[in-house]
Amino acid sequence: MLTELLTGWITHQRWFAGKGRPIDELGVDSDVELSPGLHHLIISVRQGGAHDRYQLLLGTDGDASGRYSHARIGDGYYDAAYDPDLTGTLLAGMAGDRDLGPLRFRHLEGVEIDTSLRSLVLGAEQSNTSLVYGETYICKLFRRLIPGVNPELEIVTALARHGAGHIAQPYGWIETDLDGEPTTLAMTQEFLATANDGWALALASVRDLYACLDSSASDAGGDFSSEAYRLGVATAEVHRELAAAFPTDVMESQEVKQMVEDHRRRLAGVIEEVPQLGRYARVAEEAYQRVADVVSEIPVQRVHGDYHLGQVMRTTTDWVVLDFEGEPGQPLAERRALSSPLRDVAGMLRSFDYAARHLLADHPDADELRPRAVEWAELNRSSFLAGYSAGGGRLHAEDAILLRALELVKAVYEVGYEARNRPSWLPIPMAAFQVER
Ligand SMILES: Nc1ncnc2c1ncn2[C@@H]1O[C@H](COP(=O)(O)OP(=O)(O)O)[C@@H](O)[C@H]1O
Ligand SMILES: O=P(O)(O)O[C@H]1O[C@H](CO)[C@@H](O[C@H]2O[C@H](CO)[C@@H](O)[C@H](O)[C@H]2O)[C@H](O)[C@H]1O
Repeated sequence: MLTELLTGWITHQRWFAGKGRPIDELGVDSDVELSPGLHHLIISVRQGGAHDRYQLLLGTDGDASGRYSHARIGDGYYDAAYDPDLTGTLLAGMAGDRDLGPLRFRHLEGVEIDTSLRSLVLGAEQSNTSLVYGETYICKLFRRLIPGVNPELEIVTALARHGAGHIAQPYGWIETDLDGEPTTLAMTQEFLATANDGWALALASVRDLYACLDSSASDAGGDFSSEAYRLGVATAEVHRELAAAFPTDVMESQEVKQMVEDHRRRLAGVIEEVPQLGRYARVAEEAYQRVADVVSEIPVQRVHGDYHLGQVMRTTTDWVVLDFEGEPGQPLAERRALSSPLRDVAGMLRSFDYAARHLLADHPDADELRPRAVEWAELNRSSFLAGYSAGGGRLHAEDAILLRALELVKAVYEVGYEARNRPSWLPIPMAAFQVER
């Protein structure tokens, strides 16, 4: 039976959020035939008290060709995201603004979609599945479904309508109603075929830095600072465009204090999960308290929310920002809430620290390398800030207090993230509490 096959298969999928917990019940909530041999399924998975929904493109003629053994579910069923003979239906649906049962396929006004392109699944992702069509489009299938419009779609379409730069052009999306709310199932954007992601570029520079250890060169590392500066400028421009496309507000003193309380609570939560963070709690608490004491109001707006070097790509001409989805794991309302753009600035500053330190953990020459790593991070952090300011980003003297606190807020989040996902990387965010700033 299909539900039994899916129960065995889903637990092995990278994007399945309930790994390690037994599945009490798996049911098919919706089954829409998109084209012969291709069904769109929404699956409900119940584990303990948790109820999650996922979407799946189900190929039903797998045994006929035998070509999809790597995507096999069983009994001729397979994950049709891997079948380029079938996925053209998604592009055609968006191009034609089709309605298929409860599914709505839509495209952005004024764009043309080439429906002849064939897809390949992109290998790199954790939580979604992306299909790259030719070298032209990337269609991101959101696997775990959260009722509501995906913030990435909401932001990128609004920015595109404002003619904003630094984004990958959106083309279309697929949606349905879940719990009575229009809910994004997939979105298609321009694929930046020749771009490199910021994390890979920064690491190449850091590797040069480490290679310098044997040489007498004093100018440690490949120079990334002009890129960091340009990224700062681009970030300020994206913030300005977000402020123009969405409402803005000012957080008053009472709300600032409330925000500080929320951060304290999150800190306590992460300490429960990762007790060794407790040793540094005072550092974070003092930084948070200074905000409560000194900062009387904070301009707020829509922001990226999970900004780091892996979310930006360098094309031949400029930096492009991806994945405006906010912090994974947070409820949608929180991910869409207005906050200080300095939150993104803090995220990117942390990311320079990550890039500089990520090879130190098991390195035999870590002690010798550490000062160079710190120097690399400091140079790029200050270049990024200089670019942000030159690009019109607000960085007044008193903002330093908020920025310092927001960096530690991010580091606290990272401690929880690394403890859960990459325990060997835990020393990286831990180091953030040992640096005087
Ligand atoms: N528009 C795009 N053009 C080229 N590559 C992209 C594009 N969007 C995403 N990617 C690639 O896919 C990777 C993961 O994308 P992302 O949206 O961050 O997925 P996830 O949230 O699952 O990590 C990125 O680091 C980038 O390498
Ligand atoms: O890109 P995602 O939305 O999946 O973000 C999550 O994973 C990131 C790890 O890939 C994590 O980022 C942390 O590691 C990065 C290096 O791999 C580093 O550049 C970031 O500064 C650091 O926060 C991100 O926090 C998490 O939400």
